[in-house]
Amino acid sequence: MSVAAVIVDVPTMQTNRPFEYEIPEALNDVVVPGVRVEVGFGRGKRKIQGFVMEVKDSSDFSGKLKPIIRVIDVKPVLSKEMIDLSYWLADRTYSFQISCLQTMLPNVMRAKYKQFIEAAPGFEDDSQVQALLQNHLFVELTNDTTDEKIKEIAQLKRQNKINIEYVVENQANSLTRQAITTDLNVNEISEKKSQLRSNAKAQLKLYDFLIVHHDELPIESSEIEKKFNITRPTLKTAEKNNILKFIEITKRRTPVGIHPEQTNAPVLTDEQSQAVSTINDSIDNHQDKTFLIEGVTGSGKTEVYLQTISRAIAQDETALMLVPEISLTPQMVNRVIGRFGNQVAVLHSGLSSGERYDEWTRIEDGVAKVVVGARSAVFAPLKNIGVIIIDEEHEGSYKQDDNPRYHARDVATWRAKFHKCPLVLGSATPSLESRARAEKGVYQMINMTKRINDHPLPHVQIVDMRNSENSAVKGDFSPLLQDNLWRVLKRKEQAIVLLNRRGYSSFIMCRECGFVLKCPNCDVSLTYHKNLGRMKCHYCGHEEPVPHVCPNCKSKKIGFYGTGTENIEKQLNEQFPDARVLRMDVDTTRKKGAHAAIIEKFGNHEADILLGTQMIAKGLDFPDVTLVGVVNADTTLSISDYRASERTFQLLTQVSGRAGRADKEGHVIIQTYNPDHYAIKDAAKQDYETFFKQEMYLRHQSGYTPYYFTTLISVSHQDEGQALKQSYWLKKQLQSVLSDNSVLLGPSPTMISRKQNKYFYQIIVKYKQEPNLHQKLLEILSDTQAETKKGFTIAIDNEPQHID
Ligand SMILES: Nc1ncnc2c1ncn2[C@@H]1O[C@H](COP(=O)(O)OP(=O)(O)OP(=O)(O)O)[C@@H](O)[C@H]1O
Ligand SMILES: [Zn+2]
Ligand SMILES: [Zn+2]
Repeated sequence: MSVAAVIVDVPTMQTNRPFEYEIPEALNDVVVPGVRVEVGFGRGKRKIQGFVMEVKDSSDFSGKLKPIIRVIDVKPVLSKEMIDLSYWLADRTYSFQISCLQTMLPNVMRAKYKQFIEAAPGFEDDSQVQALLQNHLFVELTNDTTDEKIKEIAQLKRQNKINIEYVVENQANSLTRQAITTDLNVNEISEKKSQLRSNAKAQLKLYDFLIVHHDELPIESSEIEKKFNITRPTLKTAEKNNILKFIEITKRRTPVGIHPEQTNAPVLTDEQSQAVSTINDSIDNHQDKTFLIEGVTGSGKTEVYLQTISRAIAQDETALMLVPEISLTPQMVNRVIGRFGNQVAVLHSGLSSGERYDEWTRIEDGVAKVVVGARSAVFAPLKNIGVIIIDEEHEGSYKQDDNPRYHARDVATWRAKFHKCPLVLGSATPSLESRARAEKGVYQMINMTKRINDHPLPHVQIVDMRNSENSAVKGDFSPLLQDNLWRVLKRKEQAIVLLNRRGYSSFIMCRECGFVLKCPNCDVSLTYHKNLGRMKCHYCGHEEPVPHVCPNCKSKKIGFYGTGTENIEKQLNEQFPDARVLRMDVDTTRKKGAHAAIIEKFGNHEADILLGTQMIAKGLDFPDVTLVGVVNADTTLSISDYRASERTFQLLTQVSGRAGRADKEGHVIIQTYNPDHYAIKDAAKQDYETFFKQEMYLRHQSGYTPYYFTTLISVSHQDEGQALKQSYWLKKQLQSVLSDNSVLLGPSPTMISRKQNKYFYQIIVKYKQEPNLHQKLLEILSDTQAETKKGFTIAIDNEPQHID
């Protein structure tokens, strides 16, 4: 008897292990690791889904095993690699195994969907396939499909004679579209055309269209109408005259809006070719090394990525490239597609679940060899990976905020080891963790110190907003920034204006002296808690009243700080009435494709000034941008997080790097109330190394990453007293295993301590080496998730990206 070990879809601690089921004889070859099955669970008749993790010959269990009720997939949806990875992931992130398995699959497989079987191209006339489909284009796989039939389907799938389409139920009808085609060849159409009357303009146009596009038929009717301006009646007339016919076609849903031109590899600069050859050596020798490319803005890192991807493809391997957020980096996606065309699959949150599924299948079937995508693309079902790349590796968005709280960099490291391939991390402003690892030799450093064609780095000026000349102006632009905007407009060049929104309005600053209220214990800024009307520290829980005079200079100009993008847009319109301004923030980018549209417009010179939040800071490459203005550099500096300086440095360096990337010189103006802060001064010099040394020193002093590991544990309950009580219980539990070298902070209420009617408290553990901590946390998780303690949720976050 064969036995399947199944992880069932019940996310609780008690079910967080494989359960054994008997595999019915008829399903012997079909139930393999990686397929999903339906099984009975518990007493009663409850049926649930589960993943087969392992198939064994016998069971250690002495009782009678329940049989598998039904197999959901006729082909594994997860590979052996993914199953292995899920064990590691669950352990690393303190998550349920089932959550990890599900995270690896496209959404559509979690929603309510239907499965259709169709003939694979070229197998339409195969006798077995015909027997299965019985003259239908599709057959649906349902609950009633017999085990025998499933076995047959699984076999055909293994032979690649059929394809399986997952269709979300309400999208099922989008699977077929109407198209036109013709039985005539080009000569016959020309012949018919010569018989037309010369005033049959529309028909003449249509015949010409059919001749020119003959190779591309069938073409969707809607496309013909939209793109070529040929109307439906025109098509109908031609149908009556037997020139063309309408048919139904199945349509692969390709992501819209991406039609880049084909590009060829340029001649590399010395630094680029050095980098490429170092990495390619590792690809050739199948080494799982991690490289950190520290390359100044505009040094041509992208080209390095592209050429290493080329190498992997040339060796018949695949490549995985992660970018922070696809919608923000349309230029990057275009460059990859421009080089590798159809071999590229793009995975991002903007895709409909059907589109996402299509891309996923193209990868799974081996048609797509290069995957570009945001965080979750790190689970792309690529086989035989030759290189993995993480661009802008310092970005916080690589860490998932919800369970499983994984960092794409860690998953990528795991996969690189599995595939024995190099992992390339790139940034102009590496995260401190990564740069520190390079220091220790864990990562191999690759430096790119020059911009392409020796273009100089931009000239940066810091404007001290405390200065009377600047504080006297009515709006938010200093005289220097105003003058420079005028100059850019006169020269018909372009400017980028950044309004730093992060942390905006939650902290208090003195407009006279730049003073920011900080925690006496933790050296992070205090945050305003609206419901309490008090200032609070997120780390240790210290609180104090909101000050009305500046403790530093006694000025009354202390208060909440911040202006909105809309307000700045208004000021720009008033002061520069002839300038065309594009605004990019959460409000203007709600619609799908809005980011790309704004960026394209700016690239086409349909605007002079691009005003925006953090969104505009990274990756953009426009040759005519000669000025970058930062309205308020201080807001990130004041977020109550030990990464505040790092984030500020990164943001300012990245946004400055948008200026002067081509032949025209770049100029940057940074307005700040903290002109002497090292993060701002170093960013102005685009000097990562100096910043790194200073910041490392401070992290060492205060005991933070990368000198210490950090684990954040949050507890929530509907009753505040219960939440607090539980946090103290948790603290005691942790104290019992921690050595004196570790630090325990909290419990303290989180920023919005009451979300969805629950109270949240958090505890932070900072440690260097705690061999018993991991096990203890697993125990705590198991205890708190037990039935008796219902109502509590506890979340454990390894190396949190931000603490709020
Ligand atoms: N070898 C080359 N020859 C000519 N132009 C190049 C070469 N390599 C890159 N470029 C061009 O130089 C510009 C900057 O390159 P790229 O955008 O790759 O820089 P980057 O290092 O990724 O910068 P950032 O970190 O600021 O995004 C691009 O317009 C790119 O097309
Ligand atoms: Zn504190
Ligand atoms: Zn002051």
